[in-house]
Amino acid sequence: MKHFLTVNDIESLPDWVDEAITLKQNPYQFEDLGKHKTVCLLFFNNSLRTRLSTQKAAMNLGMEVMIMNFGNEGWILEYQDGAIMDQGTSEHIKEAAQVVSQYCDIVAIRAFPDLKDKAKDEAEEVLNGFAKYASVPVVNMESSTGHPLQALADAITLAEHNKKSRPKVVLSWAPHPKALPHAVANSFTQMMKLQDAEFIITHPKGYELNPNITKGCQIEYDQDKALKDADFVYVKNWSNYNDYGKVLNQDLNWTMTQQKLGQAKFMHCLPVRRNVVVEDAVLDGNQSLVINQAQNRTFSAQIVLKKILESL
Ligand SMILES: NCCC[C@H](NC(=O)CCC(=O)O)C(=O)O
Ligand SMILES: NC(=O)OP(=O)(O)O
Repeated sequence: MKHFLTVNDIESLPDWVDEAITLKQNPYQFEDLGKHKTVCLLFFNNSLRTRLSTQKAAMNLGMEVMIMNFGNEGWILEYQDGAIMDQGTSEHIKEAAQVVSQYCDIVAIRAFPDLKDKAKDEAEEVLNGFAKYASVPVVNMESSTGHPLQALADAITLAEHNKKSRPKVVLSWAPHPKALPHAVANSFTQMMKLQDAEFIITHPKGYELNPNITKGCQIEYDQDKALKDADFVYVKNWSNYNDYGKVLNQDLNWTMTQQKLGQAKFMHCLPVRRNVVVEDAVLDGNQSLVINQAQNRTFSAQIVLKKILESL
């Protein structure tokens, strides 16, 4: 595997999930695989789980880890080909990506969208810029449009907690005070399309995700109907996709409550706004899988790094 950029780079979801669950029993089984290999984690945005779980995954494989917070430490990069760099950008992605490649064997990138210009965000200039110009494999640690490491951790969590041959899984939009990316919802949807499950997306009218991603998925605007007899409820806010990046709805009737959840298991990628996205009773109750999801971030990253190391 050259790069891990999207859910489509998961060669076999069931095999990778099985392998991750096995690895979890014995995380140091491949501690020699990463000897004298270095992963460089570049953050253009904040992180708690992705930063620590990817570092932990690399350490479990015996790798060295270098971390840089580009947002406030690195030079401001230029991505445009042929740019006359007489403004605010100090270094072109062409040099930056090649230079980073001199110091590591794998580079992992976190780069959120600006949520102002859809075409620019969908071009994924940071992630794709590194993929184009780096001479080492690139891993997506949440880009403008996708968070495949999260989706793989979610698939592991579903497999560990599912008791049915065809569970009902609902992706339910929730209110949020800030404009948030579509990445988590996109990758979760792409991952669910690879599962044998009844998958339903529920959100207010007008909050449709990218139709290329939800193509073939069932969309139900009535949240109560969507939630009926659900086995797993994945809650996530995203900003408006049609009126791109706008917060047009903060209706707290969409907040997940214990009553609405019923008997279902609750999932969220974290960080989560308590009593806006979901009420305390759900997060503090025993149907919540959010900490299990966070734990599985280590094993999703470990599977991805292992696959890449084996292909070097
Ligand atoms: N990596 C997991 C989620 C990251 C981001 N959430 C956030 O920015 C929440 C920030 C806040 O609640 O202030 C998102 O939705 O894509
Ligand atoms: N779920 C997740 O990616 O969390 P962080 O943004 O804290 O890394």
